[in-house]
Amino acid sequence: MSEAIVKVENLYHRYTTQWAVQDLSFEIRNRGVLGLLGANGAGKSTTMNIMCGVLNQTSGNIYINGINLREHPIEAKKYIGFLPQKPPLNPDMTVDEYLHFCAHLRRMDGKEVHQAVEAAKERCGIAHFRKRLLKNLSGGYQQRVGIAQAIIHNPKVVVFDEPTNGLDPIQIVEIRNLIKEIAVDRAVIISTHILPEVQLSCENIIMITQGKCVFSGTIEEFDNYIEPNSLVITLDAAPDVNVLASLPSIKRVDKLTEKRYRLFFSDATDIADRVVCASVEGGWKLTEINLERGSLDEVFAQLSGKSRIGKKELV
Ligand SMILES: Nc1ncnc2c1ncn2[C@@H]1O[C@H](COP(=O)(O)OP(=O)(O)OP(=O)(O)O)[C@@H](O)[C@H]1O
Repeated sequence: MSEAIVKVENLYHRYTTQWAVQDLSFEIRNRGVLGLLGANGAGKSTTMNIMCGVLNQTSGNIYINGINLREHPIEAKKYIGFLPQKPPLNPDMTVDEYLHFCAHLRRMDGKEVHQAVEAAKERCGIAHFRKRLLKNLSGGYQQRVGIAQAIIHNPKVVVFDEPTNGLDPIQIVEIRNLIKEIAVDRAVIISTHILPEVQLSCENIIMITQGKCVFSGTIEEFDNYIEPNSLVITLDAAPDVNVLASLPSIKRVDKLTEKRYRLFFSDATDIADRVVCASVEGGWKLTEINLERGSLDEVFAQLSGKSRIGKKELV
């Protein structure tokens, strides 16, 4: 497995008396999108600000490309780009002026700046607005400029704090697609409190609640975290329960009523079709079939320590 580009080790942060982050540890590998998921106040921005060297942690270590961020901040920050929750845009600068300014802040070599600005503008679809004042751009395009400044120095990892917050639905889709493109050849971490956002954008998730990690894994693992996938069926001429239990990939059958069953399965591929076919062949007179699975909402509610949201019925 490749080396972690970011390593967060036993991170703690306290604001005066309140702990915002407690014993957080995770690693980010070379490419793809990692979602940092949590409710408002969970500690996402604090974690991201520390990871990007904007805030000093109370204790714990952050390594960027193997470099200890606190001990060697200038060296470590070369490898990381950051778009904070409130994009640091100067409204009275043009796109070109602002990106040149950011490139110089990143201490880029003067000879490289022009090409870097052109490449970032091209990548973020803002080249045609190069002379436009930032205050005259729409929210979606301002966000693109914020993303351009975050990638201007070609960092290995880019951190976006709630990147689609406050955008309209079309802008959200555009920014989401842009982030996915950026993640093709680098690691990206986004924070969000919106569950569908992680489903649509991320391959891996870390969920934090009150500053503590409560889940770390792939989106599929997250989606299936609470319950195995299941299917509820009603059969007017039901066979013996053992017949249902012997269907391929069925792990367990719960008899709900005389005619209603919940089938727990290990392989979701064509499961509804397979059960329908078995019913037709067996003459079981299927009158209801509902595919069920643990939704992200359920996982979120349970892991957040809130009451469970009702099971979501699909199909
Ligand atoms: N500068 C600060 N001083 C004191 N407390 C703070 C400060 N910044 C954040 N906090 C508190 O620390 C906790 C974590 O805040 P943080 O902003 O990291 O959460 P978040 O998950 O990013 O939330 P949101 O989605 O609302 O931005 C919250 O309880 C917040 O009120």
